[in-house]
Amino acid sequence: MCISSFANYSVSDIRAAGLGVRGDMRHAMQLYTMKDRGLEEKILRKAEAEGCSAVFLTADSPVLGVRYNEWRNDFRTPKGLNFPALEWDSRDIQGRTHDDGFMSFNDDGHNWARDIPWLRSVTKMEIWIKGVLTAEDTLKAIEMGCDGVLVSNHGGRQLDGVAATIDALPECVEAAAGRIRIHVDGGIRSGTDMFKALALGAEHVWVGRPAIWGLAYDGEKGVDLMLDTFYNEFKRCMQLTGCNSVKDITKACLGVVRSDGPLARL
Ligand SMILES: Cc1cc2nc3c(=O)[nH]c(=O)nc-3n(C[C@H](O)[C@H](O)[C@H](O)COP(=O)(O)O)c2cc1C
Repeated sequence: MCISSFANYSVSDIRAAGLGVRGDMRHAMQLYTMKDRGLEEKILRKAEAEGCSAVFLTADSPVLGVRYNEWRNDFRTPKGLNFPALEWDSRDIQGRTHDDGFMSFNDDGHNWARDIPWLRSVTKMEIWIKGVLTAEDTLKAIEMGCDGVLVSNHGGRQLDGVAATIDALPECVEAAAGRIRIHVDGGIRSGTDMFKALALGAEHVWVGRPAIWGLAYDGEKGVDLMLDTFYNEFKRCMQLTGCNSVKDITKACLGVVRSDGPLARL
């Protein structure tokens, strides 16, 4: 599980809840490049001390996207909720728009050559780049000595019109050539979507909104239902494509689009 800097619970509460479900659960800490390096370092040190194994540096958000829906509705996180990692209480959150709040702490001058060595100097956690969509950035992450990249477009919430992650994934996998780990998120809505992402070379698939929808539907039970649904769909997809293990899931399981028309295999 990846813990957002905007999480409403502390890293220690989230770690404790996760470990209560599965003793070997691993957590990553999502991080923005912040103006206040002292606070950024504090977040990192806390995450490491709590046993998080990786930091996911979000690289696709020097600013927030143009979010007309949030602006029109004057979206604010509901009263009573805090952002403990950022050290904001409900009053701080209510007192300004989400956009203004974001701009108040986020450094819009992202610079891998400055930020990644700095991260290395303050943490022993793995360093992953979240928000990669191209071969060039995958190569840059290798050059900078990162441990992995998360092919992500922030759930399509940043720049309208960017590639779908399932389309960007193959060029990132090809550029990586096994030299860096590749995960993917964005638009994964079923076990069959998971299967396709693995077939295209992702080592691991993450989901964002499906967990929130499960939570809205029936709390913890709703999230369990979402996970069981994805698991069953994934398993059936493996069975129906003749895969006995996850290692058998390769590009050969997918359809091939030819110039004379698509050939559906899945
Ligand atoms: C309500 C919401 C809040 C999010 N907050 C963050 C965040 O604070 N940091 C971040 O890196 N990504 C954030 N994301 C993006 C997710 O981490 C993830 O990349 C995305 O949701 C994956 O797409 P999916 O929801 O289609 O599965 C957020 C997404 C949503 C829907």
